[in-house]
Amino acid sequence: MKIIQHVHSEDFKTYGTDKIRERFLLDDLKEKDKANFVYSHYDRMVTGLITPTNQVVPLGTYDILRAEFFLERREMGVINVGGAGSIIADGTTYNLAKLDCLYMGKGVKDVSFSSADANNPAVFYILSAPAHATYPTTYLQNADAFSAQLGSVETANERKIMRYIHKDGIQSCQLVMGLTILSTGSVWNTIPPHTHDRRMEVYFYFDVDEEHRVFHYMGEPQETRHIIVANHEAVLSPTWSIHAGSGTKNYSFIWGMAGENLDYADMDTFGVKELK
Ligand SMILES: O=C[C@H](O)[C@@H](O)CC(=O)C(=O)O
Ligand SMILES: [Zn+2]
Repeated sequence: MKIIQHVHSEDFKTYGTDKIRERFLLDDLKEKDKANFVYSHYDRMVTGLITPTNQVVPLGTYDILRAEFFLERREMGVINVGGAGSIIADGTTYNLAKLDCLYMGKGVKDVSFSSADANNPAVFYILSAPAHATYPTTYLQNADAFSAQLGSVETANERKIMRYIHKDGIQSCQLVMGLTILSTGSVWNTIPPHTHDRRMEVYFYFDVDEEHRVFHYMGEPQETRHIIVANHEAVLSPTWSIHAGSGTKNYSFIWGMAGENLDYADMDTFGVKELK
C-alpha cells in the first residue's frame, strides 16, 4: 500500500506542479480485479478503489496496518460509482446499485467485492479510518440518503448534496461520507470554499467525461494552487487547505472526512473576495 506523509502549509507554498501532484493526487487507484489503497497520514485515512470484473476481489490486509484483518481496528465506508455490484461482509450479501453506500464497522472480518456484469463493472470507492468502537454495518440506498439542493444556475454551482455517513445519518467513529452531483451547466463545487481544522478531507471525482477535466483548488485561502484531475482520481485535503473545484463540464464527487468530529456543518467558510 502506498504511503503519503504530511505536508506543512508553509512548505506547500514552494511546491510546483509535480510535487503537488505527487503529495496530494491519488491518480493510480483504478485497476481491474485488484484492490488499490493509499495510506495517508492525515488522520490515517486510507483511500481505495476496487473495480471487479470477472473475479471476486477479497479485502486483504496490509503490512502497514499490522492487523490480522483490515477492519480489526478500522471502519470503512464504500460507495459504488459504477454498475451494479455486491459486497459480502461476514456472510451477508449487500447489493449496491450506483450511488448506494455500505458502512462496515470495526471487527468485520471477511469482505469481498464483485460486479453483476463484467462489461459494466461496479466501481467501489472506499475510505477507511481508525476506529475504537464497533458501529453496526449499515447499508443505505441512494434514494434514502439525506439530500439538499444548493447553489444556483446563475453562479454555475447548482448541485445536489447527499449525506450518508455523518452525525445524523449512518453512525460511525470518525468517518463522514457523502457525495455531490452538479447539474448540467453547473461546474463549480464548494464555492465559497472552506477549511475545517477539525477534519481532513478527500475528494474523489467521478462521472467526469473522458475529454473533460476538473480544476481542483487547494492551499490556504490566501495562497491557492490547483491540480487538474481526471475521472476516478482523488485529492487529499489537509486541514489547512480549502477544497473546491471547477470543471470544463458538470461532474460529481464523493467527499469524505475523518478527525475530531462528525459535524458536517462545522466549517470555516471564506468569501470569494478573500481568496488569492
Ligand atoms: O466539508 C464538506 C465538503 O467539503 C463537501 O461536502 C462540500 C461540497 O460537497 C459542496 O459544497 O459541493
Ligand atoms: Zn470540507
